[in-house]
Order: sequence, then C-alpha cells, then structure tokens
Amino acid sequence: MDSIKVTGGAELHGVIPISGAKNAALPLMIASLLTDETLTLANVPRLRDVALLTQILSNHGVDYSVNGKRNGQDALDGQTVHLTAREIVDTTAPYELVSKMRASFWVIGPLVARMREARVSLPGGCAIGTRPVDFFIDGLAALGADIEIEGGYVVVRAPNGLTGGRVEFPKVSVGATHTIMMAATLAQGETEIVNAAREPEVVDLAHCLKSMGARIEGEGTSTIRIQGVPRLHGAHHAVLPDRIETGTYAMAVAMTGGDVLLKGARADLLNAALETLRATGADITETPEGLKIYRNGNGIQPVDVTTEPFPGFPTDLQAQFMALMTMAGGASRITETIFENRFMHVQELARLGAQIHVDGRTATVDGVSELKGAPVMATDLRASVSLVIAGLAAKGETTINRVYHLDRGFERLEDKLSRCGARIERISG
Ligand SMILES: CC(=O)N[C@H]1[C@@H](OP(=O)(O)OP(=O)(O)OC[C@H]2O[C@@H](n3ccc(=O)[nH]c3=O)[C@H](O)[C@@H]2O)O[C@H](CO)[C@@H](O)[C@@H]1O
Ligand SMILES: C=C(OP(=O)(O)O)C(=O)O
Repeated sequence: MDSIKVTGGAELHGVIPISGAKNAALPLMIASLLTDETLTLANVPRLRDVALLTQILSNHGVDYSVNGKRNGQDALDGQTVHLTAREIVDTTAPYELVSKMRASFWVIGPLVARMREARVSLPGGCAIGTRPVDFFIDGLAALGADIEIEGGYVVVRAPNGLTGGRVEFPKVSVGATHTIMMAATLAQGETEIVNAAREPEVVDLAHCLKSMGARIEGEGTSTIRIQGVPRLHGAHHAVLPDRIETGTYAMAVAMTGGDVLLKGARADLLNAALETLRATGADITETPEGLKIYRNGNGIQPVDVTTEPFPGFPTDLQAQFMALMTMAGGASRITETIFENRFMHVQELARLGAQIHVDGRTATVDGVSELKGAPVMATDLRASVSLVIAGLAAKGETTINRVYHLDRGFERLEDKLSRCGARIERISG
C-alpha cells in the first residue's frame, strides 16, 4: 500500500493546474447510459474513481476510449474520453463494484429510464456517515417505478417506462438530484424536483444533458423542471474545474505561506470558501488564467465555519479547513451539518500536535504555534488531504498511510505540490 512522505516547512510558489471535477465527471460519465450515441467528455481527471466507474459502465456494455496524448500536452492536462452505450447488455450493477464507490449507485436512474429495469447493489463510498438511499427510492417511485430491496440490491422496474412526477427531497441531496434528473429526461411528461441540490456539478450535468437533447429548466435553483423526451443523442461536453481541489490547494498555500496560481480555477464555484479563506488572512485575486493565492508572513486568523449545501461552505473542504485552523492564532469552531461522522481526521491531526475538541457536530480548534511530523492514517478522501496540508507546515517528517483514499479524488497530488516547492514524495509498497 502506498504512503506519502511530507517534510514540512517549505512555502509553496508556482503554478498548480486544476483538474476537471471528480464529482462532475462521475455523473457525466453515467449520463452516457441514456443514449445509444457517443458522449465525448473533455477535461476528465485521471483518478481511481474514474477508472472504477469505467469498469462499472463497461459491465453494462458501455464502450470506452481515451484520446491519445498530443504534442505539447502536459501530463497534468485532462483527458478526453468517448463513451458509447450502443446496447446495454446488463442492467445489474454488482456489489463488488458498487460497494467501492457511492456515486456508482447513480446508474440506477439512467438504467431504469432507458431499460425499464435495473438491479443495483446498495452503495459504499467514504465512511463519513450512514448515507442511506431513501431519497432515490422515493424519487424513482414518484416517477412510477416499482422498487424492492432483495439481497442487498435495489431492484427497480418500470415495465411501461417512467412517467413524470413531483419529487420533493426532505433534505438537499446531490446524488439524488443527479439521479432523478437523469431518469426524468426519458420519462413521459413533466418532472418537478423540489429542494434540488444547487451544486455546480448538478448544473454541469444539466448542461450536458441539454446538449444531448434533454429539456431541463431551473438547474442551479432549488426547483428543477424536466420535460421528458423519447430519446437523447450524443454530445461533446467539457467537465468543469474541480472546486474542491481548488479550495484544497488554496488552503495549502494559506497554511504554508507563498504565492501560487491555481490555473483554470473559477472563483464563482467556491465563493463561500474563498470568503472564509480571505478572513483567515489569505489574499485571493481572480486573473484570466485562474486564481492567485498569496499569504504574507502574518499569522493565520481563526474563523468559524459551518458546512452547508451550495452555495454555502462545502463539507468536502471541512477537513482541509480544520487543518488550516490548527495553526491559527486563536480558537475556531467548525460545525459539520451534512454528514454525521465526518471528523475522523481529528484524531489524526492530534498526532501532529493539533488541539481539537469535538462536541457533537462541532469541533473547537485551539490553534497552536507549531505542529510536529508523525506517522498518520488516511481515513477517507478529504481527511487524507487535510493530513497532507498539516504535514506541509509541520516540523519534520509526516508519513500518511493508506493514500489509496487520496488517489480516489486528487490527480497527481505529489507532482502538483512538489512542482511548487513542497518536499513531498510517494513511497510505493
Ligand atoms: C460523488 C459526489 O458527488 N459526492 C458528493 C455528494 O455525495 P452524495 O450525493 O452522496 O451526498 P448527498 O448530497 O446525497 O448527502 C447529503 C445528505 O443527505 C443524506 N441523504 C442522501 C440521500 C438519501 O437518499 N438519503 C439521505 O438521507 C446523506 O446521508 C447526507 O446526510 O455530495 C456530498 C455533499 O455535498 C459531498 O460530500 C460528496 O463529495
Ligand atoms: C465524499 C466524497 O466522495 P463520495 O461521495 O464518492 O464518497 C468526496 O468526494 O469527498
């Protein structure tokens, strides 16, 4: 199992290219199941989750090919992939594959919409809470599907096709919004999704579906309306930049000090996080090439944060922000409202000398003047990278074990950081 060794203390200076968003690429790839024509996606990141989803889609009969590397392309440039689901050969998504990644459950929407049946294993994914699938089940039932749970599988049938309906989510869910929106594109009649997720990745998916011929209105607001169409066609779509990767590297620079251009990053995708970072003392400027992050020698100011659905502060940046706050000049309170078990990084940050006290869904972080390197364990994707951020500022050596979590969602992290002066290396084994 690979680990990552970080020797702390170096400032970050240079350019970090921002990859396509994992959380947009995954539903976009799944959308290929909705048509028998080719969906071409540009700016797809090279990630373990993308590779795993490719395997799952192949199992359903999707042909997958990647453009070769062209002259002048950098190893960090996104890849262009072509997905063709000419014929769906299998409507089962098996436990062995779906249990490794939550987003793979979302195939249930397109499969039932196009094939009128699907059998999908209950999902896995990052262990950050119970993560039930009741909104998906209720949503598909509102579109006329019959649903049963059999042997750990959700079995959904709509022998006469799905019909449009009203779906109101009790709580904002990104995955359920993606799934019902995709399913509704091929349903008969109109679907209204109320309390829909407003995340940029939902908007990106809606844009792609529209270029495939879907009729969707209201994406980016809490009410999305979809008029079903009999069929969708192929399209070309570029995945939007990863706002979580952007925020992560911005926090790394705020932690170490330095001056970095996050190339291709878009401020409008993470305004709340950028405002919070500014309040900690980081300078952030928008340029035509991306976002510039700068922190001078002044200390890190403590700032309180509460995670919220978009446009609020994202839960996927909570762990990274906590790492930054461990070295703030005072106490900050971080409240997690999306997932009930997303503080597993706390005990690992404590190994580096962080002072954090958790009470229910709020962590109080008392900033310290120095962290000290230690061996630590990555417990989930964003927790892993919070340990890298802390390690970059800690005195001495930090070894992060179980980095396969990190490889799910960060493309060539050690290359991107070492190009900017970080002393970081992967140890294979
Ligand atoms: C691949 C991907 O895009 N993952 C993101 C997606 O996950 P994901 O789509 O799984 O997260 P959701 O937005 O669905 O989860 C939000 C909340 O709703 C609850 N819930 C969800 C569905 C359901 O049927 N019942 C239910 O109770 C969840 O347990 C959680 O408490 O959005 C999360 C919230 O921004 C992010 O942290 C994840 O990185
Ligand atoms: C929690 C995440 O991913 P997933 O929903 O796939 O577990 C994440 O991207 O931070």
